Amino acid sequence: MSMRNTEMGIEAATEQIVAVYEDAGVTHSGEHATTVNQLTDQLPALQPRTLEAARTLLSGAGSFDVDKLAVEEDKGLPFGVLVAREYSLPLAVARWYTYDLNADRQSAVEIDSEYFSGDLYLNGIEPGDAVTIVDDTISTGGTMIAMIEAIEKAGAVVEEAHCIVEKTRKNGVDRVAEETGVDVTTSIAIEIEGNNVNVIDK
Ligand SMILES: O=P(O)(O)OC[C@H]1O[C@H](OP(=O)(O)OP(=O)(O)O)[C@H](O)[C@@H]1O
Repeated sequence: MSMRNTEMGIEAATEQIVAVYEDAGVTHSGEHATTVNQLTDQLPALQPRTLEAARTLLSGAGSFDVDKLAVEEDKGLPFGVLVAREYSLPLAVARWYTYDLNADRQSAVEIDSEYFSGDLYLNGIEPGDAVTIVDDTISTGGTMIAMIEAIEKAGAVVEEAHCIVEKTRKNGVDRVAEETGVDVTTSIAIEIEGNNVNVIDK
């Protein structure tokens, strides 16, 4: 049976996401250990209460007084969609592949993140746009730096950047601030230790 959502406060939203990470699994592949959970991997299936918690935390993180919202595929995209709907903002998406149709208008940059290295292609940002970036997670900060570079390369300005979760070991928030001058907000901090996910008090 489906039920319509009601508003959730920041505290309840934080508790919901913390509970997700306390239940999260950890998977190891090669040199990497990563958490697998309902928020970022839909495993188990993303529950409406978690989606609403994510929306609450992201949309409460800034003013969103900008021209456009930008998000990188694919884990941040469901949350970007909700925030774009909430603030009635056009949504630009950065992808790992190019569309030949408007290659002259896309902004291509190199990306080096915790799990992916290659190129990132951003469409839909025009010179002069004021932009807010949203994503699910920040770890090394590589994705956020690539997003900021792509937006600036398109002649636009990054006003705000918000992630729901920060993986603290790689100090991504500090790295982004040092390399770009953009302060990324986060609502929950986690650390992966062995087969556990530890939630850290912020
Ligand atoms: O700070 P970073 O080291 O860049 O890590 C953060 C990125 O990692 C996750 O994406 P992932 O690579 O797992 O997949 P996605 O890009 O498809 O969402 C997450 O969605 C961020 O985009």
